[in-house]
Amino acid sequence: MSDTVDSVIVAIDGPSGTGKSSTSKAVAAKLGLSYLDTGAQYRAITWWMITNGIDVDDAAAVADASGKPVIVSGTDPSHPTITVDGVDASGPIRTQEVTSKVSAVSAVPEVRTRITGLQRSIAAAAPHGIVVEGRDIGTTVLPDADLKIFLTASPEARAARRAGELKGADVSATREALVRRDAADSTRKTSPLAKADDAVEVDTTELTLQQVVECVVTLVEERRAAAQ
Ligand SMILES: Nc1ncnc2c1ncn2[C@@H]1O[C@H](COP(=O)(O)OP(=O)(O)OP(=O)(O)O)[C@@H](O)[C@H]1O
Ligand SMILES: Nc1ccn([C@H]2C[C@H](O)[C@@H](COP(=O)(O)O)O2)c(=O)n1
Repeated sequence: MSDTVDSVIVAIDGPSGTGKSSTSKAVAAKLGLSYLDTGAQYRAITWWMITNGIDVDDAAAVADASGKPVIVSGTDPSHPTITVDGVDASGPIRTQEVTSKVSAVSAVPEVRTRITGLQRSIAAAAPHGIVVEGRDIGTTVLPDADLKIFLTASPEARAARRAGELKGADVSATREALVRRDAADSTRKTSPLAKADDAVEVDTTELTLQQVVECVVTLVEERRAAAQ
């Protein structure tokens, strides 16, 4: 367990639409922990590249600019925030343009080094522990996390969930887009989307969000009890 009594670090990874954000926020709120959405940070740096006219397919240009934006993440699970150079970026980072370009930007090693450092310092500063969600948290960012979870779900279930959010979106086009993004995220050279060897895999296809949250909370409580 982390050095403070009862402090706990939880890493939640998995492909798009498996329920990482919803689960992580709810688990953090229930347990009084901080919460960090690392995908939002990669989206934020992607948005900055786009708004500053950087060609996201030019890895050298992205690498050169990667140290410039100031990205600040708020870690209250009931009100997570993200700013870039002091500007609220929570809306702009969810556009289709950012979603379609974030895999290219997040594959650049200099971007990952910068964002990984930010993530580690946020986790180290969390007063009661933190739930950190992403793609490489258990494998690379926080390899000593007290609990690692790898969420999965069928592409069909994930597409239906996403299409439900984006009212009127075509489910098969949504499925294709998320499978394409997972493939890019899983095959990049630097810290790809992967399950850590010691992660607990939870298939959420047939589970409600509440069931997934209960499952993770129980796992955290078991780890805490075992550490006492
Ligand atoms: N177990 C579940 N059953 C049904 N719907 C769910 C479940 N978990 C999450 N959802 C819904 O699926 C959608 C995607 O969930 P969420 O944003 O948490 O996934 P994610 O893994 O963080 O996705 P991404 O990596 O793309 O950010 C949301 O609308 C959420 O409410
Ligand atoms: N730890 C992480 C988190 C996210 N990314 C990249 C890859 C994703 O496609 C993108 C957006 O994430 P989302 O908001 O969909 O969770 O960010 C990553 O490389 N590593």
